[in-house]
Amino acid sequence: MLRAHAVEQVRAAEAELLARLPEGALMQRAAAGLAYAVLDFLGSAYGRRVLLLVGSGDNGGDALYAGATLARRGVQVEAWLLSSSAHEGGVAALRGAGGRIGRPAPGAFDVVVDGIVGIGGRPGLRPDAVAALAHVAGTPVVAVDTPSGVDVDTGEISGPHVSADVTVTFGTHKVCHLVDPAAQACGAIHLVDIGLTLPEPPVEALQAADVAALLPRPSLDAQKYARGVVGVRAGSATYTGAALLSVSGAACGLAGMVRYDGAPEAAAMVRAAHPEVVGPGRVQAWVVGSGSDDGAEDALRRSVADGVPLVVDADALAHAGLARGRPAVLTPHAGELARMLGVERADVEARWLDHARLAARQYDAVVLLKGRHTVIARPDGHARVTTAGTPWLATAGAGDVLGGLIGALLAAGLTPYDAASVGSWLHGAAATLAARRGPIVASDVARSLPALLGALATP
Ligand SMILES: NC(=O)C1=CN([C@@H]2O[C@H](COP(=O)(O)OP(=O)(O)OC[C@H]3O[C@@H](n4cnc5c(N)ncnc54)[C@H](O)[C@@H]3O)[C@@H](O)[C@H]2O)[C@@H](O)CC1
Ligand SMILES: Nc1ncnc2c1ncn2[C@@H]1O[C@H](COP(=O)(O)OP(=O)(O)O)[C@@H](O)[C@H]1O
Ligand SMILES: [K+]
Repeated sequence: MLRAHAVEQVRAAEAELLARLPEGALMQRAAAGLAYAVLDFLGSAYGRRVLLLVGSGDNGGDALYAGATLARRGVQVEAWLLSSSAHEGGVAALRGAGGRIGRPAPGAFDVVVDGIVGIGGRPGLRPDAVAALAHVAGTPVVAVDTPSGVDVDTGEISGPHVSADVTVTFGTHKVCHLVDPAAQACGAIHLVDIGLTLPEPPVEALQAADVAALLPRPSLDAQKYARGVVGVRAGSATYTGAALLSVSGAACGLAGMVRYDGAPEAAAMVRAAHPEVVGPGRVQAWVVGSGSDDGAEDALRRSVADGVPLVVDADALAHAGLARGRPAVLTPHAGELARMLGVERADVEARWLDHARLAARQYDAVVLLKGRHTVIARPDGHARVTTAGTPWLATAGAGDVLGGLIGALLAAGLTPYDAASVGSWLHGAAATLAARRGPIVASDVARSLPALLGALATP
């Protein structure tokens, strides 16, 4: 599991470790990891030029000590101090190693190291930092701990900030490394272990091994009903495609049977494409709403009355109050969540985590907020972020496949939180797999699920 901790938790863990280590040892660990990550990025040392942008705190200290290591390897290192004070030991170390301090000399740099602020920074950048960044615009950036200017604990961005190619972070991930829009400003993330012992994190991200461990597998004496039956109430006479796509996600093989209950026109198409799908009856989970049109409310009422776990998607989200307090996964995109909460779409996109948590609390259900980094929130505030995926997945009908897939996982017995986060990871990974062959449409995602599941389920 990839864990993202809050600044306060990192500070407490750091204090505990600092008390047991010689003075400066922790910063040396961080700086060594940073220096090697920069060397990796450069590919060679001798004759390369690196500019350090240095703020007043320990983030700048990390950059300066790493700069000293790079200078000893033959890199030409210059440090531009952006505050009236800078980490004294770091400045002395860089000078001692032959680095230069002051405004940068003319000419291009191979890399800029952003040591302006880290976990101690307030969101936004001061004008001098903005001007310094403009001076080196176009040069690759390695950020120290976090891209300066982003809000570390929320992933929100409220002013100027650094956009990095690589972010080298220490001890654990922070929330801004996972949650958009800040996560987009991090580039590739490189974690350096500095030995911190940390508590449960507020945000986490499933990795392939976590998904494999949670994946339902048939027991030796498996029987189709015991594996779980998933029911789909999606599509309508107008939107037959949504029925097909939702069923294609549900028919991923993770549940023992798929039932379809919908308009006769859609049912005929479902039967033709998926002969194994049967008609209405008892289920262990319902998937409701994709392309349901004005039948969504009635479909959701009947599904709620069955008392089984639910996936509430698309048209049914307008009636999500009916599922309040039930074991359910609500699957809005930003526009749908905005309508559910009575706010603007731009508000949701500026504060993903906050809005997903708010909706989970308000609807007393798991809320899966779809986007580049999908956020899955529980009513108690715990959240997971899906980082598996590809921008090719932004294609019509992809959400219908996801709903069906989550329904199959619910029917197989996963909790709503696990079903939502495992389903979302599988959806992103299947899309990534399919996109290796070229651009994809939603049905390609469903088609590439068996190959993905085969690779995950095999020890
Ligand atoms: N906490 C830890 O576990 C560790 C921290 N280390 C480093 O220490 C950093 C945290 O250091 P600090 O607590 O000194 O804090 P920072 O260096 O992140 O920033 C705080 C300083 O920047 C100024 N500042 C705040 N917001 C600003 C803004 N928007 N623009 C310009 N200046 C601003 C403040 O006045 C303060 O002096 C971490 O990000 C990491 O790089 C590492 O050395 C190792 C371990
Ligand atoms: N830029 C992106 N990168 C990766 N995945 C994305 C991106 N944009 C959207 N997605 C994913 O694509 C899917 C789109 O679903 P949705 O918005 O419901 O579309 P539709 O209603 O057409 O099915 C979601 O799973 C979402 O997380
Ligand atoms: K930084």
